[in-house]
Amino acid sequence: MDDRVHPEVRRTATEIDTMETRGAATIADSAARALRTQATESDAADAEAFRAELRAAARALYETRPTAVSLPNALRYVLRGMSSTTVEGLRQNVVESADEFCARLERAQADLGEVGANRLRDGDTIMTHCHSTDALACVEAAVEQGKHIEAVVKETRPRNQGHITARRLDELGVPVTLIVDSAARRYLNDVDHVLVGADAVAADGSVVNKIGTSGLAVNARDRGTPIMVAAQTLKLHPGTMTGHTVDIEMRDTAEVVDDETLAELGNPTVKNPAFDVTPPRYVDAIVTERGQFPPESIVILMRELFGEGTSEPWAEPEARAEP
Ligand SMILES: O=P(O)(O)OC[C@H]1O[C@H](OP(=O)(O)O)[C@H](O)[C@@H]1O
Repeated sequence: MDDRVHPEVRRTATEIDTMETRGAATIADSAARALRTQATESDAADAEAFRAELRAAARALYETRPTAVSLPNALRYVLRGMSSTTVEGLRQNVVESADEFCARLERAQADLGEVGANRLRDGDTIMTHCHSTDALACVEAAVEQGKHIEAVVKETRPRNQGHITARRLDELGVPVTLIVDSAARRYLNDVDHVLVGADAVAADGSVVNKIGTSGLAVNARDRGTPIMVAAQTLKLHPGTMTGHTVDIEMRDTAEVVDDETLAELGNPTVKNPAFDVTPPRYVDAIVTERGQFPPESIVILMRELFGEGTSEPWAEPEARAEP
C-alpha cells in the first residue's frame, strides 16, 4: 500500500476487507471517516501533495471490496469537496464533506425507513436475507408506528449475517423464526413481503445483493409474495448509466469449507461469490429516502442525482489518467 496512506486508513481498509466492517452503508460511513482522518493527520507540504495523499487513501479504501457502490460513492462525495488551494483550506473541505456525508447517510436511512414502513401493515410477516441496515430501518419505523411485525430470517451462508438480523429484530421486539437458506421456498407462503437491502442498484433496475437474493426473488414471484428492496440513493451505481457492469466479488473459499474438510472431500473446486444480480422484473419496489420506485424508473432518479458525474472517485477532472 502507498506509504502516504495513514495507519488509521490502512486499518479501516483491512477491516472492510476482512468484513469486520461490513454492510454497504456502514462501509461507506467508515470510508468517509477514514478520509477525514487522513486529512486531519496530514502533514503535506503543499496543496498538490495533500490532494495526492487523499487520492492514495481513497484508492486504498476503494481496492478492498469491489461490489458495494456505496464505497466509491462515499469517496467521490468527500473528494469532490476539495476546492481550496491551500493545505489548511483543503483539510477543512474534507472534514466538512466527510461530516456532511455521514450526517446525510444517517438521515437518508431514517427517511427511507419511513417510506418502507408505509408498505408494511400491522400483523405482517417479512422474510429477510443477509443483514441490511436499510431494510431494518423500515422494520424499525413500522414498529415505531405501533405495527406488529414478525420475521422469517434466512441464516445466509456462508457468513451467517442472518444471525445479526435475528439479534437486531429481537432488540426491536420482532418475533423471529430462523431458517436455513434452502428452507426459504417452504416458508414463503407464510410471509407477506420479502425485504432485502442492496449493495448496488443498476440503471436498468437490477439489484445486486447478497448471493441467494435472486433465487429468493424468483421463488417469491412464483408464490406471489412482493419483493421490496430497501436501498438509499447511495446504492445507485452511476457507472451503469454509461454501460459499465457491476463487479461481483469472489471471496475466499475458506469461508465455505476449511482446508481439512476440503482434503477429505478430494479437493473439489470451490466457488464463493458474495453477490448476485436480481433482474428488475422480480422486484416490486425499490424504497429510497426519495420515495419508492418501480425498478424500471430508477434511472430517472439516477440521472437527476449523478448527471454525467461518473468518473473514478479519486480522479480530478483535469488529471483523470493519473491515479
Ligand atoms: O447498507 P446495508 O443496508 O446495511 O447493507 C446492504 C447489503 O450489504 C451486505 O453485504 P455484506 O454483508 O457487506 O457482504 C448485504 O448484501 C446487505 O444487503
